[in-house]
Amino acid sequence: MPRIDDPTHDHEAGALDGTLDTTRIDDTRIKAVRALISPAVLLEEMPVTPQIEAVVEQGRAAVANVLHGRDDRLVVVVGPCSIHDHDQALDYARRLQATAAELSDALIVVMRVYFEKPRTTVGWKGYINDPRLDGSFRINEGLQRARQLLLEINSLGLPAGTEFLDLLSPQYFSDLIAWGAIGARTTESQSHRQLASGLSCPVGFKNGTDGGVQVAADAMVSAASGHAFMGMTKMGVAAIFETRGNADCHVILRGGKAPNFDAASVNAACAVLAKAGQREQVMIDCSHANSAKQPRKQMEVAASIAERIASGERRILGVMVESHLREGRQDLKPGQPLTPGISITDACLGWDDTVPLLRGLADAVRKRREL
Ligand SMILES: O=C[C@H](O)[C@H](O)COP(=O)(O)O
Ligand SMILES: C=C(OP(=O)(O)O)C(=O)O
Repeated sequence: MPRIDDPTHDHEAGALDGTLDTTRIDDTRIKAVRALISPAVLLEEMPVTPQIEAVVEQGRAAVANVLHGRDDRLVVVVGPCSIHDHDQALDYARRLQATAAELSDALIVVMRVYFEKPRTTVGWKGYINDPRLDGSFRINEGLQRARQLLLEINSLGLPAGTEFLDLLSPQYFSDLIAWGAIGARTTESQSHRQLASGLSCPVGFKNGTDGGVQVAADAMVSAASGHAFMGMTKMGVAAIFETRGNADCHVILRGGKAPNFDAASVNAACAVLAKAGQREQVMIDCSHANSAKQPRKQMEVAASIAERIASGERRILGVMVESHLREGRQDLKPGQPLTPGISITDACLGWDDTVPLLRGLADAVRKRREL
């Protein structure tokens, strides 16, 4: 680490060099340290209202009721692969809220409001990390924008779901989340299992990127238990957290080397869960390796799931769909305008195809009731 008075040192705008180590042996690869807003400040500026509190609580309870066999509806987590624009996300949320209300006898609809993207190598890491999409990494602004959007989506009466990737960021918005996911790349991570053990919402663990379900079953066992670990309080202070354990967890089948949405894969996953002493139930992600990232294939996956549900299948507790205002994806290129309503991460199904997909799932649940 160059000393701070070293004329060759790269002084980033806003960098608080005084917080860096001044010896030569620590922080040798830290380029800058910038101030981070505390969760308490954000929560004071952007508080939850009693109406929003009720939406979050009811959303969490509805999903938990499905997990524990007290509700026969299907949980559907649907929405963009990632959020990159406030107004487009809200436009989507308004449409989804209307469809969710129409199908509420059969579906518990949770909007995918994903702010943090785990990348295979590198790439845009999401709306919190880089809200201006230009490499300026205004994380304080990203946290503020994320919280604002969640407040507005919940205000519509629509519960929100997200992937918990960063270990500190939940303090800024997890109060507004009705359902959470731990992604395929982090399901095996002890830190993420510990986090899930203390989250207030139900949590789905994706199978590993190789298709392995055992890691997700192990994650459920771990998250159900209490843990002690290091974290940050709402005041932004280092602390030791002791959790109670989360009994509202489940596995999400997202495919791996091959798809795993078919009946045989559900049987195999349930066998792994039973052996681990867990409830035999799964959510199925119609996207990712179950659709080979081809957005329209999600319709085939959902149709196959609907057929099985209509015939009496009860182990499929939920479905995930990646959907945006318009179909497909686009590359984020510096200086180039984006087309509104199209994903900048994975390709999504368009809204017009999403509505019949949701109606098909709702019909399947109704048919199952008639059996
Ligand atoms: O859902 C999103 C992606 O599949 C995941 O973040 C990996 O993305 P990448 O392979 O484009 O980096
Ligand atoms: C990153 C995601 O999924 P997975 O962890 O299954 O790749 C996602 O759902 O956005």
